[in-house]
Order: sequence, then C-alpha cells, then structure tokens
Amino acid sequence: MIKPNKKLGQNFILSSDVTDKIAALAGDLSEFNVIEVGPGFGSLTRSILECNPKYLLSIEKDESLISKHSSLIENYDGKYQILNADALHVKEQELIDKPVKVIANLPYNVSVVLLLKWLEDINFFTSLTLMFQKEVADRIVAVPNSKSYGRLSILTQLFCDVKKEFDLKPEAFFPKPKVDSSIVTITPLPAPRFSVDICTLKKVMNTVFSKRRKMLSSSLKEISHNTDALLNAAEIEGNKRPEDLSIEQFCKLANALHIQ
Ligand SMILES: C[S@@+](CC[C@H](N)C(=O)[O-])C[C@H]1O[C@@H](n2cnc3c(N)ncnc32)[C@H](O)[C@@H]1O
Repeated sequence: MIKPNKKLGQNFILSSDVTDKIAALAGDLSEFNVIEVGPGFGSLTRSILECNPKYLLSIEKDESLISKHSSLIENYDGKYQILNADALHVKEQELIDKPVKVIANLPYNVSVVLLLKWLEDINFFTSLTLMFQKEVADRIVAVPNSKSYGRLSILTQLFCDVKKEFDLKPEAFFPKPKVDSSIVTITPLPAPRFSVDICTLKKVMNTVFSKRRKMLSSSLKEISHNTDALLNAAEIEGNKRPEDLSIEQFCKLANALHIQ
C-alpha cells in the first residue's frame, strides 16, 4: 500500500506514456550524464534509462523509496545509481561530470528554490526538462506585460531559452494535486543575454516587483537617491510599471544603479 508523503511533494505520474514523452523531450541522451531529482517509485527513471543515457544519477530524499530501485540498478548495471539526499543541498558538480542534462518531475514545494540554485551555475547543465506546477511554469516563460511576468521570468530568461511543452491535469498523478502541471524545457545560453551585475539586478527586481502596481519613479526611491538620473541613464520613462520593462531594460536599470 502506497502512502504518499505530502510534505515531500509526492505526486506520482501514473502513465508510462507520459513519462516516455517527458524523457523524449530531453533529446538524445547517449552522450550525456543525466540527473533526476525525486525519482519516487522510478516511473520517469525507467523512461530515462530506456533512452540509453551514458549514466543516470537519481537523487531522492525519501529513504523509504530507495530500495524500490534495486532491480533497476541491477538491470542497468553501472549505468544507474540512486543517492539518498536532499537535492537542495547536493553539489551536482561534485557528483557527476559534464555534459549533464536534468530531467525531473519536481517536488512542487521546492521547485523554485531548486531552479534558482541551478541558475547560479547554469552552464554546468546542457538542458533541464522539468515538471512544475502550471502557475510556476507560466512565471518562468512569461513575457513583459503579462500578469505572470516577474523575477523568475527575468532571471531564467536572462540565462536560458525557455519553452513550455505541455500541460497535465491533476488526473495524471496519484494522488491528484490541487493544481495543473506543466513541463518546461530550459536550455542555458552560452552567456547571459545582457551583461549585468546579478546582485544589483536582484535588488532592482525585488524593489520594484514588491510594489508591482507602483510607477518606477516612486518605487525606485527606496534604492536610489536620484531616480530621475537613474531612469534617464537607463532611458526608461518614470511612469512605467515593472511588468512593462523588458529584460534588457531591467539590466540597463541595474547597470545604471550600479554606477550611481
Ligand atoms: C512529484 S514526485 C515525483 C516522483 C516520480 N518522479 C514521478 O514522476 O512519479 C517528487 C519526488 O521528489 C522527492 N523529493 C521531495 N523533496 C526532495 C528533495 N528536497 N530532494 C530530493 N528529492 C525530493 C519526493 O520524495 C518524490 O519522490
């Protein structure tokens, strides 16, 4: 009898058609080491292994699920290992060699924190094929002037191409989550789209998005003693709101603040 652990975001995919489709989205795996976060009972794991990766390492926090993988480890002798660890705290760079692809049906409670962690050294990865709750996926792929556009869209798209692949209804999982889910492909760029100091960019985004409805001329006062000069230097009108700005404009604003 399976007793899913809600705290660990355990919603297992029911159909192998779905897991096969997710694994296939990651493209040819034969030259790649693959990391899977949260293999659960191994449904997506099996689909990934059937795509013949060079090596697969799964990272699972729930100790009680580790033994469920013994036959897969035996059948894919030397090609598959499972690590009982918290994916938030592992250093992938110490566990596996490049080139690396990540494929995962992420535990939703930690999915954003995991993505932010991977973004810190994004060029370690060739691609990430990830399942998020739909609302988070929408934020990742959002464009300016939309309600989902914000910090996560800007940070991810500064470093990566992003593509929403398909949505899944709660019925695709056991137990049924309360929300829809979406698969996103994230492909790191060789270099960030625009040159910017990331700390300053984060400071600007945190300031203006925490007052989303306010005009920039007002919200930027919190971090700049001369908002007119700042906005002029970035060639942005003060009556704009944060969701009006492109990623390039955010970077211009951060660069102008950095030298102010
Ligand atoms: C959404 S389920 C996916 C299970 C399986 N891959 C599937 O698609 O059916 C998330 C999995 O992540 C595991 N998990 C939760 N938090 C984790 C963490 N911090 N590090 C590693 N695994 C975690 C859960 O125990 C669970 O097996």
